[in-house]
Amino acid sequence: MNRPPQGRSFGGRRFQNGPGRSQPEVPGLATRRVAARLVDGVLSRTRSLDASLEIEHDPCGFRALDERDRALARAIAGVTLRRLGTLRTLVAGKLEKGLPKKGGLLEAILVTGAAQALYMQVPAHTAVDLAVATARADPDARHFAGLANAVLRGIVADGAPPETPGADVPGWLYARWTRTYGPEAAARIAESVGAEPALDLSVKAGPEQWATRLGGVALPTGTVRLVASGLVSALEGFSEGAWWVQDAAAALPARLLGDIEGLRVIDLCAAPGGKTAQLAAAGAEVVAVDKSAERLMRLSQNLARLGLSAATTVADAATLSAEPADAVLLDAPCSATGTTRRHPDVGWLKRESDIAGLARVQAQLLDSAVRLVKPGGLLVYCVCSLEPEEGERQIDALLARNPRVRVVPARPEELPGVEEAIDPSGYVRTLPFHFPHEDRRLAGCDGFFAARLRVG
Ligand SMILES: C[S@@+](CC[C@H](N)C(=O)[O-])C[C@H]1O[C@@H](n2cnc3c(N)ncnc32)[C@H](O)[C@@H]1O
Repeated sequence: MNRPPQGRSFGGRRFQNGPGRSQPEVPGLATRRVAARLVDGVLSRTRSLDASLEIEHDPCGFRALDERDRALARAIAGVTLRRLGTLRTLVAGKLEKGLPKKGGLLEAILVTGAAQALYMQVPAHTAVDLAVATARADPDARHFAGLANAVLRGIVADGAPPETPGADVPGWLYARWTRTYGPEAAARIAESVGAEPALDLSVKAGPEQWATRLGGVALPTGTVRLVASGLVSALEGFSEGAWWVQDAAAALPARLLGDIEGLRVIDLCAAPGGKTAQLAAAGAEVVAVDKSAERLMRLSQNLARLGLSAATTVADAATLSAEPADAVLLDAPCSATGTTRRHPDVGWLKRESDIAGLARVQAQLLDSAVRLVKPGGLLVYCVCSLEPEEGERQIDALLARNPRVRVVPARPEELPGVEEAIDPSGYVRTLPFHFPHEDRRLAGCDGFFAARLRVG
C-alpha cells in the first residue's frame, strides 16, 4: 500500500504533526514557512533574498510552491525586510528576556507574521494563526509556539506604530547617511528606500513609444518607468528584445562616455550586462570582462535576447592585461547600499567594516582600469553605493596618486531631469529621492556614484 509521505518537506504540502503522523497541510502554511525561511537567511546573514531564490538546491522550498504562492511568499519577505527595523523593535518590546537562543525560525516567524498583520492586507487572526502553526511545525521554534501567539497578539492589539525616520535602516547605515548627507537628506533617503520601487527599463530605441505601449512614463534621461506588477517576461517587447530592466540611475554612467559609435570599449565587472547592453546598443565594439564565468554566461544570454553582441572575457579585472581601449567603464563591486530600495536586505547582510575592504579592492580595480585606457581616452568609474569611501573619496585618492588622470565634469545637459546629481567636483551622485514624480510609485532611483576621467 502507498503511504502518504511522512514528516516535513519545505515548501511541500505536508508537515510534521506529531510522531509518525502526517496530515494534509493547513492552507497557506507552506507559503508562510517559505517566507520565514527567506527572511531567516537574511537575519542569520547567511543568504540574501535573491540568493535564496536562485540557489540550485532551493534551501527555502520556494520552487515547490505554485506561482501564486511564490508571489505571496516573496511579497511577505519583501514587506518584512522593508520594515525590519520597526518589526524587530516591536518584537523586542514584547519579549522581556529577549529572543530564546535556540528558537530556530522563531524570529523570522514573528517578524513575517507581524508584517502581514500590520502592513499587508492579511486579516490579523489569519496572520497570527499561520505564524503559530509555522512555529509548531519547526523543530526548534515549536517549543515557543505559545510565546509566538502571545507576542503577535500583543503586537496586533497595539497596531502599527507611527513612522520614525530611519527606523527601518540598520543603525550603522543610517548613522553614516546622517554624517555624510545631513539629517534631513538622510531622512529623505530612508523614506525613499522604504517605498516599493518602480520597474525601470532601458530601451534600444523609442522611449516615448514604449512608454505609451507599456502604460508607463518616459523619464528625461530615456528610461521607461512603469508601476511594477506581474512577470517582467510577460510584458510586451520582452521576447523581441526591445528593452532590458535597469534602474534609471544605473543607466547614467554609460551615458557619460558620450558618442561611442565604432569605438572599442572595455566593460569591467560587466555581468549581468545592463551597461554592456547600453554600450553595444550605442554602437561600440565591447569587450565585457567579469571574473564569474557563470555570470558572464547570463550576460551572453541577455545580449542574445536583445540581439546585441559583445566579446566576453573571464578574468580578474584587477590583473587583466589587454590591448588598451578607446574607453573603459568600471562598475566596481561595492557595498551596494544605494540599491537598498530594490534590495531591502542589503544593509542587514553587511557590516560597516566591510566598506574598508571593498574600498581597497576598488582602488586596485581603478589602477588596473587606468592602464587599460589608450592615452587620451575616457574612463568612467561607478558604484551603486551611497558611501563616499567607495565613490568621491576613491576618485579623490586616484587623482592624488596618478597625475595622468583628470576629471571631465558631468554637464547638466547630459543628465536632463537629474541635474541636481552633479556635485561641485563634476562627479555624479544620485540619491534615492532624485527623479521625483507626483505619483509616488513612479518616483526615486538607486543611489549611484559615477565619475568621468580622462587618462593622459
Ligand atoms: C555591480 S555588478 C556589475 C553589474 C554590471 N556592470 C551591470 O551593469 O549589469 C559587479 C560584477 O563584478 C564582478 N566582479 C567582482 N570582482 C571582480 C573582479 N575582480 N574582476 C572582474 N569582475 C569582478 C562580479 O562578478 C559582478 O558580476
